[in-house]
Amino acid sequence: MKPTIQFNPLQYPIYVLSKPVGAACNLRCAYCYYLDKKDLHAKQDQTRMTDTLLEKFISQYILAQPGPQVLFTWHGGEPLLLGIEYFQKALNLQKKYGRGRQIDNTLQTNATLLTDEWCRFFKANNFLIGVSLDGPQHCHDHYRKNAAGEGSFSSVLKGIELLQKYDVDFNILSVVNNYNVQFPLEIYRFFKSIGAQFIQFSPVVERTGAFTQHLIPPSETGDITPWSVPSLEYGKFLSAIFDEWVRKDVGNVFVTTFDNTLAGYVGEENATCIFSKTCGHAAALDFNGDLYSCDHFVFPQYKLGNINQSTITEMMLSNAQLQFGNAKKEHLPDSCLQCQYLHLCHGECPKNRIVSIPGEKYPENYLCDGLKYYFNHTESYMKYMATELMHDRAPANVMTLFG
Ligand SMILES: C[S@@+](CC[C@H](N)C(=O)[O-])C[C@H]1O[C@@H](n2cnc3c(N)ncnc32)[C@H](O)[C@@H]1O
Ligand code: SF4
Ligand code: SF4
Ligand code: SF4
Repeated sequence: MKPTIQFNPLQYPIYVLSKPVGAACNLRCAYCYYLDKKDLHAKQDQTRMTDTLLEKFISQYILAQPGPQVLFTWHGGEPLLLGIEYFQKALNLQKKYGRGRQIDNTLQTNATLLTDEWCRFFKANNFLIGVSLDGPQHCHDHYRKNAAGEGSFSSVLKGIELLQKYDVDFNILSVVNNYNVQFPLEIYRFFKSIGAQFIQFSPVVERTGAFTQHLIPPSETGDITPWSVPSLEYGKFLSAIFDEWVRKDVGNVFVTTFDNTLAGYVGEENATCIFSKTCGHAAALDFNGDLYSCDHFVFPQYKLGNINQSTITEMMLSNAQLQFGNAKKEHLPDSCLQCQYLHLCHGECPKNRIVSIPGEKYPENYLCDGLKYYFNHTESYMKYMATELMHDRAPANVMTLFG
């Protein structure tokens, strides 16, 4: 009998996205899935992880790692609101509890608050910075505004220039929504023009409940927000960028989705959760010590516990988290089980499985039409690159096909 593949947390490092600033932010991006989360703590107006809790988190997190490497990811809300001293404190604690392990830090930011001082600090401490940027000005400012309704584009670009001035490593995280999805090549060429080499696209798929403006978990019924990306358009967006990338940029520009698809063709375990068979090894830690199954499942019913009462290891190895991780594989609708791209897609992210079909036990993925379009569009070139890789040759050889 073929063994079934189950999520085994011991195969992965335990990974926690930490949000010591909670949902606090200087911007008000219309599509943000995290701003809502301030209402989980309606009675608290200060959302900042205390020094005691920070120490508890850092010591527990280092202890939870099975190997010698530890990756801290600082997220939010906007983590730069905490100030440099806060992160200096975190680095001191990492040294105190690290006991010779290799500790790396990444930080995800809207980049509007970057200064010379921040960049010197990041360079000196080898941080990798994720910058949120949705394209050129008209794309970015469409949804990424401050509370006064002003776009954030020019301050983000100043932030990127500072990162470059101090030679800080950065990548781009770009949300794909109903507006910027119309401009794939303009966006891709813009990213290249500012020297971005590592680009991740993140599609917006969110719903609000019938009686609330708040975002709801996939298990509930609600209306798709107007800023969510239409499924097929998302597939066309990725495909248009792929067409330029495969002709000109393989080996120079790295687009996470393309890397993931290629990994699927060569049979590698996917590094990105959304395209792997199971998930559940990346949890989210709120400022008050509450740990949730995933950053996109910060809802009361997905709370695993609190680091004041249980350890990160206990919570990540709990039945609740194992079931969460395995559900990605066990709750696939028939359409996925019969799909020729299952080995590349694995039903994508459970957060997006929200389309109920009469007679189907499990809902289908909202992005499915777009994903199928993209997998079909890229198939022949991906197979060519996979063959090159399997013969120890460079996938970039694919560009010779175009003369
Ligand atoms: C919640 S933010 C926190 C970090 C920081 N404030 C920033 O904007 O980079 C993390 C990432 O999620 C992205 N994001 C926000 N809302 C999203 C949504 N509804 N769907 C997909 N990505 C989203 C943001 O653009 C950002 O890249
Ligand atoms: S900057 Fe980040 S946390 Fe703030 S509103 Fe925008 S996406 Fe959300
Ligand atoms: S629910 Fe989605 S984002 Fe969360 S861990 Fe699973 S695949 Fe990743
Ligand atoms: S492309 Fe669609 S049907 Fe195929 S595995 Fe992905 S979500 Fe399922």
